[in-house]
Amino acid sequence: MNFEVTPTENINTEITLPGDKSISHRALIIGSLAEGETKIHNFLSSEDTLSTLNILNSLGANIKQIDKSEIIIEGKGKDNFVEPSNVLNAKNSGTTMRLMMGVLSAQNFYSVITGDDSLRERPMKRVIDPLSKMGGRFYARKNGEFAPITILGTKDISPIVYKTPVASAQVKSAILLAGLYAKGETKIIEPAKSRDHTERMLKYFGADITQKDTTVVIQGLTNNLKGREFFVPGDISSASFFIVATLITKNSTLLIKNVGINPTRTGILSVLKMMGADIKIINEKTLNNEPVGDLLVKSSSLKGTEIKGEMIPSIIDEIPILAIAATQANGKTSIKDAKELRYKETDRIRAITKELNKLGIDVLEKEDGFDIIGSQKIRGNCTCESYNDHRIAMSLAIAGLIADNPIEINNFECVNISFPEFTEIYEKIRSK
Ligand SMILES: O=C(O)C1=C[C@@H](OP(=O)(O)O)[C@@H](O)[C@H](O)C1
Ligand SMILES: C=C(OP(=O)(O)O)C(=O)O
Repeated sequence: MNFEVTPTENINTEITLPGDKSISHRALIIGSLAEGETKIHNFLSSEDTLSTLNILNSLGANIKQIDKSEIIIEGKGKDNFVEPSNVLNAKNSGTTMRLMMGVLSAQNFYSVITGDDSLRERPMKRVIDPLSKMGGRFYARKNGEFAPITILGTKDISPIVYKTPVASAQVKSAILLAGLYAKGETKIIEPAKSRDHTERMLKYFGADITQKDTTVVIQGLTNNLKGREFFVPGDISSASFFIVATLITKNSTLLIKNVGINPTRTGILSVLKMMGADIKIINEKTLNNEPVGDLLVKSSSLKGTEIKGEMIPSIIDEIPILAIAATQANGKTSIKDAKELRYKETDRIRAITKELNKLGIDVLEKEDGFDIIGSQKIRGNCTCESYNDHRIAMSLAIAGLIADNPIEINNFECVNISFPEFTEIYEKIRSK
């Protein structure tokens, strides 16, 4: 489906967003590993999270979707999964594949997991390496790198001490989930801190887990986690599209309610504030061990900045939309140390460079990022490629709000991967 976007005057409204994608995946997995009932409220029902739900049900979990955002899991405990009778399909979801590999490595059975054309080209050795050290056995394409992956799990998973070569929450979470089954203490040390939703949720469900700076330690469990009631905060990655839309349109004010503001995810707010953005967090509270707040955003005049090093993991999914903000900032914005962007649903460095160039913006591609010269006009009057990547598609739709001419974006249905309500909310903010 092609999506045509036309410019808008200003934004003045209030929105609430569907649940956070990372947290929704984890609530399904950890709720299925627990014993007893888990109720999930404000669950994100999107293609990625439904891949996790379907895989868990193929392993014998009892997950029921009551309506779009309400889930009930009759948890049977971590030792009651059954061998799946078919290949498991994570489709487009890296989180599903990598986290489930952690769980599957600790089961006494055979499983095969695959994904769509994009996921079958994304690196998996980073998960296979530590899980193999723990005793799981894996066979994967191209010398053990790519899915489909065959997993010969074991009940004799060993604890490890592991320094991850990249700051990846998916790698860390896979090891933690396997570590739940190990006899003894598993320790993970990251080069920079990645999102810590797995740690927070495991603790909330009763695991013995501690974190300090970039180190996490989990004790293998002899008993089971206990089912809980869980409210998923609104997704800050989804919020960031509308935050940037508000900042770059004139005379705009937007209130976004109940957004997850976990410090490992608020890099986007810190960077935008560094660029001069008027963003306030109000009504802060903690819900099921995750911080939540409302965001009040106003039109702002932005200035260019440099983003690199330890900042990158906390902003990794927001770099495409940050690039749109950078086109309107005064001065140059440079993104460095972000080579990981090349291993997402598409090569996001290449996609941003090519599509912004097409819109008339000067972007210089680098191996690990890009430079954008600010204060540029977005020309429009072209068809942009989404690369079937939801974050590229939605970022281009926000660019279209301030373009001189309409923009078409192809295969726009890929937004269903993380944000099926995007188009509805996009129309709502324009129409007030
Ligand atoms: O753990 C998660 O939920 C995620 C971790 C990040 O990936 P990496 O672990 O590859 O950095 C992020 O890009 C992805 O959208 C979701
Ligand atoms: C990279 C992403 O997700 P995943 O790795 O789960 O496919 C994303 O949502 O931007």
